[in-house]
This record gives sequence, C-alpha cells and structure tokens, in this order.
Amino acid sequence: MQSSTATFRVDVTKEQFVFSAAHFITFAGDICERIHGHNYGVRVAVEGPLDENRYVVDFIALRDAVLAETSQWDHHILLPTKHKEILVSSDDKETTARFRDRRWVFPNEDCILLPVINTTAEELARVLAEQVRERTGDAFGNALSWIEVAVDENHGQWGVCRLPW
Ligand SMILES: Nc1nc2c(c(=O)[nH]1)N=C([C@H](O)[C@H](O)COP(=O)(O)OP(=O)(O)OP(=O)(O)O)CN2
Repeated sequence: MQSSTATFRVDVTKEQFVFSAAHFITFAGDICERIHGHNYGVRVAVEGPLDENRYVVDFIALRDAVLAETSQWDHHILLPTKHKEILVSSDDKETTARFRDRRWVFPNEDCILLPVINTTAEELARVLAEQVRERTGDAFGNALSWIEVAVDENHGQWGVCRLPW
C-alpha cells in the first residue's frame, strides 16, 4: 500500500553523462563570447508513483535514454537556431554562424543545431529534458509528474529545467 503523503523520485547522474562540447553565448545585450568548450555534466530526475516493481522508473532505462542524447552532443559545437543576432545557416557541406562582423564556419557533421535562443546551461537542460521525455514516453507511461534535467557547465554551475511529464 502506497502512503498518500510519500512522494518518490529517481535521480540519476553518472560519470558517463559528461559530454565535451564547444559553444558561445551572448550576454549583457551585445557581448558575444569567444568560442570555447566545457566538459558538461548532467543529472536527471523524475518524480511519480511506484510501479509494480516499486520503481518510479528503471534507473537503467533512464540512464540509457540520457546517454543516447548526450552522446550525440559529445565533441560537437552547439549552435542556437533562435538567437536574434547569432545567425546560423548551412549548405550541403558547412554551417556558418554569424554575429555582426564575426563569422565561424564548421563542417556540418561537427554541428548540433539546437532550438534555443542562447546555448546556456539552462537551455541545454530544457532541450535534454524534452528529448529524454520524448525518448522514454512510451516505456514510462503517463503516470509521472515531472522530469528535471540539470546541466553543469563548470564544476558546480548548474542550469536546471523541470518539465511536466
Ligand atoms: N546562469 C548561467 N550563467 C552563465 C552561463 C549559463 O549558461 N547560465 N554561461 C556562462 C558562459 O557560458 C561562461 O563561458 C561560463 O563558463 P565558465 O568557464 O564558467 O566561465 P569563466 O570564464 O568564469 O571560467 P573559467 O573558470 O575562467 O574558465 C556565464 N554565465
């Protein structure tokens, strides 16, 4: 019998969740960072009732869903597609990002284009949360309350996004 006051959550964070990626953001209106990289860390949590196994969800299934997403970003440049001034365009070989009079050109296969305004840790957390929710939706069903993903840019600087399940 499940207590009506108890809530349950699983948290998963693994060494393998680290992915290395390059990015640059704008801040304070018109400052655009130089391209640089981070060894990003990821943590994921989901809350919901216990199932017949007394699991919220299987750790392993959640872990593998996160890894399937983060491994696609490893060793890539993360570019925003919704920024007003970082303009990203691709031809059949190359992707070009422009900010005012600056221009960066990358092979297409090195780029991950993300539907974000700025590639901050918060925005990366949101995209990962959406992707993991989508990837696990069939397996986990619809009884969960929320999913939360946290992305660490630099040893303890976390951006966190919680989405309703
Ligand atoms: N809330 C947020 N604040 C900041 C973010 C963010 O995503 N969310 N991002 C940045 C920049 O990307 C910045 O590059 C952070 O990188 P970091 O290496 O931590 O910055 P430092 O120059 O201080 O790091 P060093 O230790 O000197 O390498 C800023 N804020």
